[in-house]
Amino acid sequence: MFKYDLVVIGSGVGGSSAAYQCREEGMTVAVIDKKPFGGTCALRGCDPKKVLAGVAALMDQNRRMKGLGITEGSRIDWEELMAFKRTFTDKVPQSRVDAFENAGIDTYHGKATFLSKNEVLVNGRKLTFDRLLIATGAKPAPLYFTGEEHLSTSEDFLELPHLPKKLVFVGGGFISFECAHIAAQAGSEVHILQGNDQALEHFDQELVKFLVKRSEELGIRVHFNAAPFLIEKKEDHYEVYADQDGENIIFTCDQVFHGAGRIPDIEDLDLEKGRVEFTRDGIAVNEYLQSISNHRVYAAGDVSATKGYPLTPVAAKESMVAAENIYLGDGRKVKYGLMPSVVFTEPKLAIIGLTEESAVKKGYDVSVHRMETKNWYTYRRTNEPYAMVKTVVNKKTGKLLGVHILGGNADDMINYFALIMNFDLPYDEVREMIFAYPTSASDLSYLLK
Ligand SMILES: Cc1cc2nc3c(=O)[nH]c(=O)nc-3n(C[C@H](O)[C@H](O)[C@H](O)COP(=O)(O)OP(=O)(O)OC[C@H]3O[C@@H](n4cnc5c(N)ncnc54)[C@H](O)[C@@H]3O)c2cc1C
Ligand SMILES: NC(=O)c1ccc[n+]([C@@H]2O[C@H](COP(=O)([O-])OP(=O)(O)OC[C@H]3O[C@@H](n4cnc5c(N)ncnc54)[C@H](O)[C@@H]3O)[C@@H](O)[C@H]2O)c1
Repeated sequence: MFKYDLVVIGSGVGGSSAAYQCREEGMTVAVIDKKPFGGTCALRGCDPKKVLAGVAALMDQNRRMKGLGITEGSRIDWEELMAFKRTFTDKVPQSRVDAFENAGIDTYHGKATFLSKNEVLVNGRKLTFDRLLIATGAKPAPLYFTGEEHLSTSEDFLELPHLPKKLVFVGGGFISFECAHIAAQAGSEVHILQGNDQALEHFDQELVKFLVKRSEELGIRVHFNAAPFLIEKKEDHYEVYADQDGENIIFTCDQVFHGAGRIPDIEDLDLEKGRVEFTRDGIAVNEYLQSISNHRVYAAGDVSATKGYPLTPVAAKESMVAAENIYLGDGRKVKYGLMPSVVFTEPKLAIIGLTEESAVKKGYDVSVHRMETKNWYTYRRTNEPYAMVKTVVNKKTGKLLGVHILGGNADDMINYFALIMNFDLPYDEVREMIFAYPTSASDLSYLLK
């Protein structure tokens, strides 16, 4: 009989923090994962992606500076880059297992399924629990067209031993844009098929248009209103058939990738047996991240149906709050605040808070400050063809409702705004601060209008 105070399903950021915290509080803990330990971010998402995107950004900068002090061209050596990426990922699974075991946490490698309200099965072994945390993350959404089994995933992209010459991405969101920029900088021909007329729909659409323009200049073809309905595997290539505004278009390519959204990974869990309710957004939880139907069960990260975005820092935060509620008893709610997010293309695209459209929909009277920054010193120095900042301001209070940034340093800049907005810092005082110069932060006083 294997009995634990807490069983955690999923060893990503959503599961790990809670496992350690509860163990530190003296609970007996087990962590189960069906894939190598470490989760999406460390093994198949953010971290390996940023290694590749970082090199792609360097290539872009190098090319932009040609004739401005850089003479020699350079190129991406895919095999070498992959070997570098593996120095970040290869050791993760064993080091995570070792760290859990050293902390006194049992690990089980296998698929977990519920047997009852307080039992799960893994590798034929029954584990009984007092509390259980579901942190099983997300997986590519089914697309329901013929030949979808031929779609490769972002995980496959980040493992490609050789870069195909011609790639097609289905969907025009985070995954497709980030991977497309990496592949294009490495010399591939890339097509993105976006089902409707809006790519990266949660971002400011004017900035998205500039990003699409830049993507096209880099050789990425973005096809709008193009919905694939068939993928055929031929001897040495794939054919992707799509409907674009009522016309059939065909793409011949070496590999087709899924970038059309991810859904909570709950299918394997047999949730009915655990009396755990769920919706298409994931495990149905209350404000304490506790299942609404089984009080022993909690959920955190991409799999939980909360207002938290499916992003790493959000999963980490939910995991910590779930842990406190598990060992202290219910009582803590997640303070999400405003969650920034970034598309790691070049230029990068960042958002925090509301777009103009969503602010108006919510009934705010807004003024929008639109600053084309490409001629500012910061961006001229790096010869950026597109750089822009838009701020959406509540006319009544003068407070920022949203900030949108396109530029090589958008990832860092958006975090300054996250601090200013989440802590409601007084703009006058921020404007008067002395920032080190010349740095991106020193532009803040001009952006906080
Ligand atoms: C390509 C890509 C790039 C990304 N880039 C970024 C980024 O730059 N910044 C950012 O903030 N976010 C990024 N994300 C999102 C981020 O990776 C996720 O939000 C985060 O990893 C979610 O963590 P999690 O712990 O909820 O789930 P995961 O890390 O996915 O962990 C879930 C684990 O549960 C396991 N599991 C599932 N079902 C079972 C079962 N039945 N039994 C046992 N184990 C099971 C899985 O194997 C998995 O290891 C990216 C995602 C992808 C796919
Ligand atoms: N930098 C980051 O933070 C980062 C990077 C990658 C992934 N992620 C996370 O992973 C999640 C999933 O990423 P994603 O890029 O797969 O999804 P996404 O939701 O960002 O984009 C999916 C896109 O595919 C389109 N689409 C859906 N079905 C389609 C179809 N059949 N044909 C053509 N287009 C279709 C949608 O309209 C949408 O534009 C993101 O929501 C994000 O949370 C984050």
